[in-house]
Amino acid sequence: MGLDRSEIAKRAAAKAALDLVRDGMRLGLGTGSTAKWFVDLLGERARAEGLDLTCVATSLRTARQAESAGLKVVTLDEAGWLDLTVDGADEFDPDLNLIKGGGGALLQEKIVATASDRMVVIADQSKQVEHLGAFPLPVEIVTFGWETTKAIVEETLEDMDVAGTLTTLRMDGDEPFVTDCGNFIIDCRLKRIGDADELAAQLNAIPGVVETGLFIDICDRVIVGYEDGGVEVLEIDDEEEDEDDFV
Ligand SMILES: O=C(CO)[C@H](O)[C@H](O)COP(=O)(O)O
Repeated sequence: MGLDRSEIAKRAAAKAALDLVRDGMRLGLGTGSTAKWFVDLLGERARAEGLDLTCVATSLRTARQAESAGLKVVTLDEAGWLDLTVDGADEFDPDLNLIKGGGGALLQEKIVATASDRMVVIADQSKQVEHLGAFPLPVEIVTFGWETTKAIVEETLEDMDVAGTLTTLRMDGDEPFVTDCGNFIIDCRLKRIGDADELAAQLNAIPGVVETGLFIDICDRVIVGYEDGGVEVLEIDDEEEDEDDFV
């Protein structure tokens, strides 16, 4: 059976990201349906070309998938620092700021992306937005006192005039969804996010909040996949950026 159109777009973006991989690299592997394509294609290429790659996964799910694809998976502490992380996103704006965490892996995704020379996002066109905020913002919180933390998050959103309709605890069937790090996630339906930096700072300052799904100034490049199999590469013009860093 052929791929549906959105899978064609995701696969196209993942395949284009593969061109950035070189023998000997230490790679961060994202989580989600688009990152899954990258891991599969990476495994195939590593096998075909006998590449020596060291991978750090952003979730248990991805670690299992990468191992089944024959890739060497180590912990971030074993790898130390990464050359490149390739991950998906729920939204990206013209400044390549992101909302991530729809798949529940935002904390490890942010740690891994931050420990990388480069973070490249692969996404289909539906993730491209003018302003972040249509996708509910995931906020990872510790389980202790979670209802109190959720209430303070809601107050903070009200104070910043970004509160939308609902803030909900993410569920997994009848139970709260628990992240790989043992935390809960609340999904915040917001009005349009104006100052993403300030919002992230205010939320991160709340005791009990571990991390938000706002990825500000972390992503270096977005590869957008289209349903006809084409791709577009988006980058921020940055004179400080060394053009030779990317191939
Ligand atoms: O942030 C993520 C997981 O925590 C994913 O990258 C994001 O949800 C996009 O997933 P998909 O590629 O399935 O649309």
